[in-house]
Amino acid sequence: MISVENLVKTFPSRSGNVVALDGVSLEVPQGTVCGVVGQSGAGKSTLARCIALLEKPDSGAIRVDGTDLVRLNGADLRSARRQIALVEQEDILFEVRTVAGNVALPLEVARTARLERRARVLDLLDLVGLADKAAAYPDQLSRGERQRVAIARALVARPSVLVADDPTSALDKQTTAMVLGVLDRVRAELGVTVLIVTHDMEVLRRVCDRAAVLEHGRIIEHGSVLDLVTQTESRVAAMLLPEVSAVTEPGVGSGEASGSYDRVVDLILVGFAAVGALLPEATSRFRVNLALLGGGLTRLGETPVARFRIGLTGEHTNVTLDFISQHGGLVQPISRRH
Ligand SMILES: Nc1ncnc2c1ncn2[C@@H]1O[C@H](COP(=O)(O)OP(=O)(O)OP(=O)(O)O)[C@@H](O)[C@H]1O
Repeated sequence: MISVENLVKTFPSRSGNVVALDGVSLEVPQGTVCGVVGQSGAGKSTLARCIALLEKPDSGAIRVDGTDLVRLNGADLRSARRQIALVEQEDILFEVRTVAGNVALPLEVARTARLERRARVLDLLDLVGLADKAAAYPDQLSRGERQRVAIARALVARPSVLVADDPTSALDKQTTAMVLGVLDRVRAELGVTVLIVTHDMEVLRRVCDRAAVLEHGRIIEHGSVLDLVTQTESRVAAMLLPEVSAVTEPGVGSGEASGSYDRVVDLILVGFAAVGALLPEATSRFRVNLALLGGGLTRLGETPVARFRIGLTGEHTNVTLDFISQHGGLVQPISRRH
């Protein structure tokens, strides 16, 4: 578990101090993945570097499994550093060492016995899908493979926290998917707590249980991704849910919100039951006609999530919408015909 409390970090500059983190508090429970998003300059990398103990905050606490790392010095600090691994955008591999040699490096530094070292390196290479590349050299690898070697190296000393600063920024879509697959396995198989700084919404969608939005050094939104997407005005919802106005079903809903329907609403549905069955059940139960005007489906982790704009006609449109709300759908009114 990572718990960040009221973290402040300023950098001196010619025009005065730059406040990179302005009282950041954040919790990432054990074994979960938290995505940190926000505009350029919001403070994301500074937060990642503070948690990875590469920057010392001016004030505040960073607790990992209960210990405040900000207060540590000397041997305690060195030992705490081994608990926290960092993967950056472009990781530097030692070109003269093989893939296995690169992954083994932290264990050599820690003087781990040769047999144990070998077993752990092979385990990690297996986890990142590169067991067959153990004897290859970094210049024989693709960018995505290099990034996976960096992840294996970061994890080989069994840290409890992995901090990844924009790990997919230099990668194409297919390679990103492979790296995300690896991060998913890291969470599932090693139980490591992961904090990922990212600009890529696919990272939030595919692997993050939680999200935090930073703006001008402050957290403006923070929580479980599935909770945030059902909150009105949520930035995370705006980033992750399908656009309602951009996608329209051909042949239906030509009069969108213009009076052709008794009610036009946006609906957010989370989970297999809601996405698959709630609308047909509600419309047949109350005998209303439903037209799909826009929106679509996405997947957050394993959970299907939909945002639809629908037009309803019939005598019982209000009761239908109440029924949908009571069964977990979030109803956001757009217009009402009167
Ligand atoms: N070492 C430093 N010295 C001076 N100012 C810094 C330093 N590191 C970061 N900053 C400043 O702190 C603020 C936050 O920077 P940071 O890199 O954390 O933002 P970010 O959200 O990661 O941005 P990006 O998405 O562009 O990487 C910015 O104003 C930046 O210029």
